[in-house]
Order: sequence, then structure tokens, then C-alpha cells
Amino acid sequence: MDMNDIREKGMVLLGCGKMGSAMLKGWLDGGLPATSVWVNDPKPSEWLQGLEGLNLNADLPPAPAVVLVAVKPQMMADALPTLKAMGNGSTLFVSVAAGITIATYEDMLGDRTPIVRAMPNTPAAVGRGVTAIIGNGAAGADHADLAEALLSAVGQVVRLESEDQMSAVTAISGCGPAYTFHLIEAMAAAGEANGLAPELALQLARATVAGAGHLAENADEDPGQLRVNVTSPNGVTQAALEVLMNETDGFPPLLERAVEAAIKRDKELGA
Ligand SMILES: NC(=O)C1=CN([C@@H]2O[C@H](COP(=O)(O)OP(=O)(O)OC[C@H]3O[C@@H](n4cnc5c(N)ncnc54)[C@H](O)[C@@H]3O)[C@@H](O)[C@H]2O)C=CC1
Ligand SMILES: O=C(O)[C@@H]1CCC=N1
Repeated sequence: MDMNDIREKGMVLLGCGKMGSAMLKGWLDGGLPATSVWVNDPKPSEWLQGLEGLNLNADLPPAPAVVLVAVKPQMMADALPTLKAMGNGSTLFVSVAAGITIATYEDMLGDRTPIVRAMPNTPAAVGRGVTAIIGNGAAGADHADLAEALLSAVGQVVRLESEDQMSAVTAISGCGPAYTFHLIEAMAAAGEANGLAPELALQLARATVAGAGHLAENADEDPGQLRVNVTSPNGVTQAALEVLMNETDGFPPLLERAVEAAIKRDKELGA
């Protein structure tokens, strides 16, 4: 199964806020016709309302190829039962909700429902996302291939070995863009605190993070070596890294605490 199945049978987006819209933008940019997409969302954005051909809060096809579930975990119990009739059939349910386990979907939709749990991230909006996926027993190789085709249209896809890995994945790549945006904010603020105009500080910080990310992805050397390449012995970068790489109060223990907090919250949302 591939994107042609979605073109022909349609895809329903249950919830289309920030994450749903990021992916939808990527799919539409990649050539998926808006006429193949049904969005079910009580508060559609202006962008959605302006999409020509989109089936917005219209009657749903009885057996779409895919239902993408992108409501907040807290709204799941209200939202998902509306699609129960599509459970236990050929429709593949792909959920991007943090925390909610495959077993919970099986309880709500029926355990013969093909379900793929996925954790994407918002760079999907520019085709640069990364999504981790894992399916249930009812999701065969065909369904996994369909989920991979769908999600690889908006970035990289990795297949997990166990659903237990999903909390850590969420804490790293699902939430990770927010950490990176905050790095840009913090670098810009530090530039401002040291006399740079706000616009200049933001331009420098944004271009630096974007350029470093691009280099990290494309260089033959690993990130550690790329860091070394910037660091002249006894030079300026070394002075900064002695603060940032401090084992007790530097970046690594801080990030570890942040990731532990994210994992704890992910598990609470799924409980
Ligand atoms: N924002 C992100 O970076 C990421 C979000 N996610 C997951 O994506 C899901 C959505 O998150 P966001 O897009 O950030 O939230 P959001 O609040 O922007 O979007 C949720 C959408 O669901 C709609 N909604 C509420 N009740 C509904 C119902 N009964 N039926 C249909 N639609 C309903 C809302 O109107 C809203 O547009 C969450 O489960 C989250 O864990 C996963 C990865 C990354
Ligand atoms: O903050 C959240 O709960 C979601 C999950 C990953 C990114 N955003």
C-alpha cells in the first residue's frame, strides 16, 4: 500500500492543530490533493478554512485508507469514539498522540483494528521531520509500509522494536524542536545581553543553529568532531565549552533532567 491508496480512498485527520497541520502542509506540498483529505476539527484554523478542495468537517468516507489521530491526549476519550465504526476494518489508524498506548486504541476501536503509533515532529511542515513508528498485531507489513510511505513524505521514518521506546523517542525528537528553538532564543538573548541589537542577535542565532544542523546532517564527521573543528586549543570556544560541558551544572546534566521530566509526563498522559 502506498500514497495512491490515500489518493483513492482518502485520509481523515481527526484533529488538525499544530502537528496535524504541519504534516498536512508537507503532504499537500508533496502533491497529495486536498480533495483526498477529510479534516474533522471543531476549531479549524484560517489556513484550513482557506484550503481549496479540502473536505472540512464534511461527511466522512466509510472506509478511508488512513485515519490520522492528532488530537491532544486529554481529548482522546471524546474524539476517538466518533470513529469507532471504522475500527476492526481495513482502515489504518495512525496516532501521533503522546503517551496514549496501542492497547488504549485497541480498547476504544477493537483489537482487530490496524494501528500504528507514531511520534513525528513539527519540521514535517518543511519536509524535514523525523517520525518513529510501531504497529500493533493487526497492522501487517502492508500497513507498516503505508504508514512509512505517508510519514516519509514529510521527513525521515524510523521503525521501533518496542512500544516501550516511545516515551524516550517523544522526549528526544517529538519535543526536541522546542529545545532547539529555545536554544536559538537563549543564544539571541545572550547576544542582546552583550550589546547586540535584538534583530541582529536573532539573525545570528537562527542562522547558526540552522547552519550547524545542516552541517551535522551532511558532514562525514560526527557531531563530536564537528565541535572539535570549531574549538581552537585555548581559544574562545574552549572557554565557552568549559561552562557548557561541565559535568555537574553544564548542558548534559541539564538536558538529562529535561528529558527525564518529559518521559515522566509522557507516561502520566498514557496512564
Ligand atoms: N505539537 C507537536 O510538536 C507535536 C504534537 N504531537 C501530538 O499531536 C497531538 C496534537 O498536538 P498539537 O497539534 O500540538 O495540538 P493542537 O491543540 O494544536 O491541536 C489539536 C486539535 O484537535 C482539535 N480537537 C479538539 N477536540 C477535538 C475533537 N473532539 N475532534 C476533533 N478534533 C478535536 C482542536 O481543535 C485542535 O485543532 C497531541 O496528541 C500531541 O501529543 C506529537 C508530536 C509533536
Ligand atoms: O508537548 C507535547 O505533549 C507534544 C508531544 C511531543 C511534542 N509535543
